Amino acid sequence: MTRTRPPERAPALDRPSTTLPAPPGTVVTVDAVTRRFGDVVALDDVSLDVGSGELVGLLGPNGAGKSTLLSLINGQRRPDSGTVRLLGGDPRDAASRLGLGVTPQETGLPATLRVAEVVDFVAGHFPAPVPSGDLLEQFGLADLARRQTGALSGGQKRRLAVALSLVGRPRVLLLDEPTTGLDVGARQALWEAVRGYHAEGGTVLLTSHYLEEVQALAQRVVVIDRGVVRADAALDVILRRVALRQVVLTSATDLSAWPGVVRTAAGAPVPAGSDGGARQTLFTADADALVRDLVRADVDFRDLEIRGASLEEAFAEMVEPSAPVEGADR
Ligand SMILES: Nc1ncnc2c1ncn2[C@@H]1O[C@H](COP(=O)(O)OP(=O)(O)OP(=O)(O)O)[C@@H](O)[C@H]1O
Repeated sequence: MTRTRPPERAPALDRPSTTLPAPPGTVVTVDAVTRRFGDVVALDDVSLDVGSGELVGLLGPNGAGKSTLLSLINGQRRPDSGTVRLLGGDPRDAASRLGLGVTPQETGLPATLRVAEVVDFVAGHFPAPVPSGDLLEQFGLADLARRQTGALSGGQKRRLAVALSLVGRPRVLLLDEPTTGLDVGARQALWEAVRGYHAEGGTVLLTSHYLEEVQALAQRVVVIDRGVVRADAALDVILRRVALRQVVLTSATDLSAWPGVVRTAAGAPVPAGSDGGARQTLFTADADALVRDLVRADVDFRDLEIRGASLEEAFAEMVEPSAPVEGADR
């Protein structure tokens, strides 16, 4: 099982998780949770703590278990085994959810209610809501306050859905693919809103298919795949840990199996170019050593470039079937 903790705490790999009290400052605790849907194991013995003020990106391919995890944290579903705590309580108690803001993947807005009416309706459930005018202004929806939500564009609906998650001044925000379908400008505006919320001390757990979104926002990245936490680390640690560099060069020699080359970009044999050379992208943990080695071996190459790996490449490495599970390694 993978037991992971917020960054400020020491790893706790070897302690039985069921006996661990939630560390101080923890706002979300997921402890040894398994959740099945029939034969599908959506989450398999997952443990994860989120500390107050963290901004955590949850990454994983389709069907990895991300939404299921959020649905357990927001009290929509119960785990089959294990426990989930939200702000020190059971997420299925309404009192625990008073400090929670949620933007689900799909939002069913009441089509005949006006934008401001929906905001007021949701605000009515919280003791000290953000004034609706301020919220609509912040999300660029002020001009649409009187429009029925059924007449909003997809992007406007998405903005409203995220705005609604903030109306109750939550301590914890769960965002399930918050910017799907948004254009670049709207996405940037939403990122600003999330950053602003976080800068004021809010805790965010967000899933995203946009790796650049996680890279832009998250301080900590949890990679989940087939119901298992594959890695959990600070963003820069994830990037450094995978630490694959791309050595891009043109050579007539197929270097895909050269010592130190983890894989090539396409993972396919190198086609020969008309001049006998082919452009090759070689992934390696140590670009300097690889290049030195090629020079020593008198391999003929030209147009050398060395690039860092993106989060996307790091992610692909981590969810490969043979990838080791890396927990609590921050
Ligand atoms: N209500 C359900 N009934 C049956 N199977 C379900 C249900 N909800 C989720 N699953 C299954 O559980 C697994 C995890 O699904 P989940 O929606 O949590 O993945 P995800 O990581 O959020 O995927 P995506 O990125 O595509 O949204 C998938 O195999 C999914 O088909």
